[in-house]
Amino acid sequence: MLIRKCFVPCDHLSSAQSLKTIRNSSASSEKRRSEAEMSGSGGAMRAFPRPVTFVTGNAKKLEEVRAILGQSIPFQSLKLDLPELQGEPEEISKEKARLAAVQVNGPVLVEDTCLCFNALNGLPGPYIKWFLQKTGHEGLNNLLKAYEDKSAYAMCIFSLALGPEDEPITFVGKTPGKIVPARGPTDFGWDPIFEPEGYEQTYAEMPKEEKNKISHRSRALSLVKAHFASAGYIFQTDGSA
Ligand SMILES: O=c1[nH]c(=O)c2ncn([C@@H]3O[C@H](COP(=O)(O)OP(=O)(O)OP(=O)(O)O)[C@@H](O)[C@H]3O)c2[nH]1
Ligand SMILES: [Mg+2]
Repeated sequence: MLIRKCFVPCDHLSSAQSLKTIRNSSASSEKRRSEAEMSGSGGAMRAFPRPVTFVTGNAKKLEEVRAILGQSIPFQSLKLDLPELQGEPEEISKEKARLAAVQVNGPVLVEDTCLCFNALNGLPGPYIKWFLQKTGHEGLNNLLKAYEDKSAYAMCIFSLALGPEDEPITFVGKTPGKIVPARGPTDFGWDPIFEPEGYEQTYAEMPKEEKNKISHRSRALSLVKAHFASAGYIFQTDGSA
């Protein structure tokens, strides 16, 4: 399959608006620190003729989002390979939501995942997809060979655009951990080389339900759920969503 790459220079991305930011850095008991935040325009109650569309080209993401959300938010999914943008993670995610909202012409949810090495000031970050494809698990470990600090964090940013004209709202979830030589099944990205803090297993070695309890994705989605619960959006569904 041809991988669509479209690099948009950072200055083509709209600059961040100074919007309300809510941080939810709930340090949990077992050293499983997470940091999550939500920023964007507040949601006045709105009604939509169809459910929100989660746009992704990644089947494993969709699987996890389905498992984590259950029936809590009515959504439909659309497999679209959106351009891989360049810039700061939150801006990339917002721009992706804008592009998706134009294509769908309705409310969309998109997601961007970063794997950030502390020794490299957050890189590969949003470029993890290309690093993984080009260097594999071993190459990613090698990137940290020169450093004692193997700590990293997985970060997931959901952006919700209620329509093509709406400023996207972002929801950020982080899970701290460290980079280790690959262990466990290799069916999802960099899961085999990420060992979350407080665990002796990599994401890949954990039962899916365990990963979904503590993952960057579930932490971001808990903010998405809280937003939907408080915003009171009304989505018409035909029951198939
Ligand atoms: O081991 C993993 N555990 C995860 O929990 C996870 N979530 C995403 N990824 C990978 O990290 C890159 C992100 O790039 P990404 O956010 O642009 O995703 P994508 O292009 O695959 O899908 P999308 O952009 O169409 O939604 C891609 O290589 C994804 O496969 C993960 N790997
Ligand atoms: Mg992508």
